[in-house]
Amino acid sequence: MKFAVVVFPGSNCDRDMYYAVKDALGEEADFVWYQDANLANYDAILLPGGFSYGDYLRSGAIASTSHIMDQIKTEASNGTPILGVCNGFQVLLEAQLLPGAMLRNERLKFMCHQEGLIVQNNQTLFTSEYAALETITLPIAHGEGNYFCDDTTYQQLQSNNQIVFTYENNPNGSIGDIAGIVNKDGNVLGMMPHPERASDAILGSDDGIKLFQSIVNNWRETYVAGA
Ligand SMILES: NC(=O)CC[C@H](N)C(=O)O
Repeated sequence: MKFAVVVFPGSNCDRDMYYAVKDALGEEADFVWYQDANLANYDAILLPGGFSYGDYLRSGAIASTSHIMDQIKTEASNGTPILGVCNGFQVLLEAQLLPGAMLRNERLKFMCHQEGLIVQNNQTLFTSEYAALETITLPIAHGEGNYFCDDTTYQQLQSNNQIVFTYENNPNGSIGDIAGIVNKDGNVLGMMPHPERASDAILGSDDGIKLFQSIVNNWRETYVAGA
């Protein structure tokens, strides 16, 4: 399996993403600079965390206008798995690949700590390695993680089972304690917690590696005969 780790000016979790899939899982991976857009030959696309364009205007707003997003939108419509973590999630929201928006944390402070999450949907290609309603621990590190959407959208997220992760103890004011959502087709996941920073127990938690393993398992079951 071959992952593309997209790098924007200001991304700072790209190497953690690369470590999770290349070093921890032994899969192929490339860093793809946002200007060198050729994503057609990748089996999954990862949008890492960071401070793209310095978070000017809104986190992810400027990166979402990059030309590479045209290809990412094409890949999303083709069903390619796309994972946006933290700033990557903000980019996906700003690009309208996922519904809703991110507001400043309700306490207006940057929050950086381990957070308990509940796996609300373990039926996605990103979460098949988790048990239903499993409680996991992943780090968060963000200033604009307060997920917002209107009532109609929230009801659709609930009825379509698009809410994948919720916080055990909501740190930022997100509607419905939302920590991560998928698109209706289930191939685009955005989440604020960092699974790539929990790919090895020495980091304080290895609960995140199961997310990347789920992506790999789905690819093998789909494309590798007899997998
Ligand atoms: N770790 C991150 O990706 C941070 C995202 C964004 N810069 C924020 O502070 O909300």
